[in-house]
Amino acid sequence: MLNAEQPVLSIRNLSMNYGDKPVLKNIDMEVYPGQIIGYIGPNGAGKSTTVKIMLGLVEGYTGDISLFGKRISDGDWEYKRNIGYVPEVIDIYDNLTASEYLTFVGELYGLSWSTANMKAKRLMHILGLGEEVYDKAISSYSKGMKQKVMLISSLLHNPDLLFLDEPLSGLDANSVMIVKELMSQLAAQGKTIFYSSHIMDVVEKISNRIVLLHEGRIVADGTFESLKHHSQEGTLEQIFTQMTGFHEHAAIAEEFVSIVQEV
Ligand SMILES: Nc1ncnc2c1ncn2[C@@H]1O[C@H](COP(=O)(O)OP(=O)(O)OP(=O)(O)O)[C@@H](O)[C@H]1O
Repeated sequence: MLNAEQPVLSIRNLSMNYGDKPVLKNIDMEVYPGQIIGYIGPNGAGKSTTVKIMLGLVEGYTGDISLFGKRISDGDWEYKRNIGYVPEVIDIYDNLTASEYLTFVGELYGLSWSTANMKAKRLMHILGLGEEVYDKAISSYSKGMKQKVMLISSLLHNPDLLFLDEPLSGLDANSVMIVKELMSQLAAQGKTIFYSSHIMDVVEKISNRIVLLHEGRIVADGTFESLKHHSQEGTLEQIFTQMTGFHEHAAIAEEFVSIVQEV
């Protein structure tokens, strides 16, 4: 178990440009064990970029990032063994079966083939994907089934820090309930979950801390209750709209419909 007083993740003065375009502007954040961070913001705000930088998938940033107390720029990738990641866009070797894919990922993380296979099979079964599916090519899976495989692959090695980018996309209502509960139980055991989602009512319910990114800057950071207090708005959706200064939804929809009707 990690020390609850040491940040699992520390971001200082993080900035990132793509070409001339600034995407992240002086982000600061410390995240502690057991926190469920709902990392939200409008499309293009820079959420995925932040996550990819922390995973070492995007370079060229300025600032300091430490995971488990070690600066990631030091080039020691050992910290990745203790991380799980579900990307926003499912990027999976779908000519493999779930059995082949999950045992491959498990072995990459240092599990033996038989342990990975046993865990994967049981986790698949629990999420409603039985043995007949386990040995079928992932290309034949529905979107939600692929999402479940991704979730399992991110957790097989029992990581302390999980990055989930829109983890509920494609899942049915029952599966969403399971994943919400799963996240709460993992956090209760000291795991840290950093996740992005556009489903505001879920973020509102399960995050114990919400970080709102707008145009590359953090514009709100706190519990849902504290954000509500500061903004005097009711739901997270309303707080989001208020803090990102967006009021034109009706006018935009009206213009869109009128263009659609021009024939
Ligand atoms: N590889 C890239 N090259 C150039 N620009 C990029 C690249 N990746 C992202 N961007 C730009 O950086 C900005 C932030 O993108 P990012 O994917 O981080 O946003 P996001 O907050 O995750 O958005 P969404 O909610 O739509 O997933 C966008 O303007 C995007 O066009």
